[in-house]
Amino acid sequence: MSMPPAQPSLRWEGDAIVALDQRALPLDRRMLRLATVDDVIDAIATLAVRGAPAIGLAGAMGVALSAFEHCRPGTAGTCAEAVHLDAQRLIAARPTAVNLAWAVRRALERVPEGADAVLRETTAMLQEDITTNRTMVGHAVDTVLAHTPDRPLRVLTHCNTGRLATAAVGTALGTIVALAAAGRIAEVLVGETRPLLQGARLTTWELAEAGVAHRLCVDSAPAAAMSRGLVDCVLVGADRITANGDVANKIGTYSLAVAAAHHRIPFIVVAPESSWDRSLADGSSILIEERDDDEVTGFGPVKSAPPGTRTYNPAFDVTPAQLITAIVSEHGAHRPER
Ligand SMILES: CSC[C@H]1O[C@H](OP(=O)(O)O)[C@H](O)[C@@H]1O
Repeated sequence: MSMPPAQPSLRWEGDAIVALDQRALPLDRRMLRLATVDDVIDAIATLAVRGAPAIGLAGAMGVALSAFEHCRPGTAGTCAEAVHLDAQRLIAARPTAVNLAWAVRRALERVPEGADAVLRETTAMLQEDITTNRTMVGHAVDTVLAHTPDRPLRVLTHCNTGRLATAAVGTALGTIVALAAAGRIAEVLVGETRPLLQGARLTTWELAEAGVAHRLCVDSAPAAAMSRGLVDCVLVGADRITANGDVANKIGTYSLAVAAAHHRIPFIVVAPESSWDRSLADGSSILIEERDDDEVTGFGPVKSAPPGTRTYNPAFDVTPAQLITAIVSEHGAHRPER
């Protein structure tokens, strides 16, 4: 399968990280230069850099920034402790996606060999993400085609799981782009993904860039679309997958899975092995990130609720394994025990 050339959403340049500021899309393509660990923490916490694999890569590069700052000749006694303290702050930036902790810990393993070794490890991780995503997308295309009618498909997706959320290829959205390249997409229905609008702002931007037919819908529309036969398959990503196949993903994913089960529509999760956390037996142990009220009470300068309105704003929810048709990684399709 021919895939478009990889366009990394973040890279190391000189002595800093350069990343696309996803808060500014789609209206403005603004690059950020992240030169300190605090810059990286802020970029991850504010979703300037977002998406489970992408925040993992940013966190790992943050470890490299820390190592270059703290591990110089004559600092052997303090280097490791200082970098480990920075690493814990990086991991704490967003608690739900396991990729962040996994990638930071992998970068930490190279600290004893020096800052350049840490940087080389982050470069290897970025290339691995591209390679594993391409392999995973191939498996996901096969899985979708095995569960859907033999015609161009109407696919529903949620949040953003494309090249912006990873090193360059994407997971669920990477699969959709590959299906479209094979002539197997009739239309993509994109949930806006309140409150930060990753679907409305980012997935539409990526689909337009790839020339894939799509329509945007409000988050409360998908069940109606399913009831009217407008959805052949639901494709989403994941932030953390537990040993039994429960999946933490963007808030709203669980309700899509319930509606898909009711309408007997395939619900397929596409996520790399680095999104699995087999130390957790099931999804009840996943720490769900709660975010600020002001994300819900307005968008940017526009306020939509009275000042002081309190909110319920979890960034993720957990979809039980029994609602999931398949979970696809670079190792192939995993069908959770029903
Ligand atoms: C391949 S990205 C996985 C995951 O990350 C997104 O969350 P966020 O935009 O808050 O970083 C969303 O849950 C995606 O499905």
